[in-house]
Amino acid sequence: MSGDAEPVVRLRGVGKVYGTGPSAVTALRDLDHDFARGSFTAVMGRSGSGKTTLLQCAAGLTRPTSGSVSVGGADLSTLGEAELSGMRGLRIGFVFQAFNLLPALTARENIELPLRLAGRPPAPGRVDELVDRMGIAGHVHRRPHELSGGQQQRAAICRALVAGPEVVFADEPTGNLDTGSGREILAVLRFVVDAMGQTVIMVTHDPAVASRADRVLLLSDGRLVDIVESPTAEKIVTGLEARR
Ligand SMILES: Nc1ncnc2c1ncn2[C@@H]1O[C@H](COP(=O)(O)OP(=O)(O)OP(=O)(O)O)[C@@H](O)[C@H]1O
Repeated sequence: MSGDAEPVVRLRGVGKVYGTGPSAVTALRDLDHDFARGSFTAVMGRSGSGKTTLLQCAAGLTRPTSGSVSVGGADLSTLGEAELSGMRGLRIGFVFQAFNLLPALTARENIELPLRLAGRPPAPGRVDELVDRMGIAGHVHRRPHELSGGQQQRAAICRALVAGPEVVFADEPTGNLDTGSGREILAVLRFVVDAMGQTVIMVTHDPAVASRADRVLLLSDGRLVDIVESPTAEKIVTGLEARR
């Protein structure tokens, strides 16, 4: 990883306040960070520390109140709603705790959906190669309810990757899985970074899950208070406890 390469996601002075007046809540305060291409970052912090807000601002789902966010060199504040929505469809991939696959579609149709919605039919072989690499090639003709949680999440990861995005955001991707399936999904995300060169930014509550990332950002009260490099669960717990 080269230190001076252009970051995939750049946050500068990002602040977010929900509401106005006495009921206003400051969720993020003056946050700066560069997410390097091909890196795997976990975001941790106690409940209410701003993790989801950070993810949503970085992914263009919510506009920050102050500061700037750029993804793949594009300053999101300069984009209109339609451009932002197009960017989220193709240049940003999402993986959710609850998988969020459409129940009426097969796994393959779910995976192809972002491209079809954008009017870009999937390149021949692209989906086959992806589902093969993600280990669900034999299951893609099934609907989500006919798949295990781990298989559904693999399909969701394929859907996030199908358009070749700049970055994949994952919000508690193992939160609905048992420990074994969760471990497998983390191995898949590591593969996505190490073998496919993708960038993954993941929110989690679990130090064991976060320890699979290259680094962990610790948030407290909307501030980025520490970065744990080459994390172990122990180092993360120590960092979190130091901030209580
Ligand atoms: N839409 C909203 N309107 C008002 N306040 C909000 C909104 N979304 C979040 N907040 C507040 O902003 C702060 C940060 O919330 P956020 O969801 O980003 O934290 P989090 O670290 O992801 O929490 P958790 O771990 O519980 O999911 C909290 O005080 C929360 O109550």
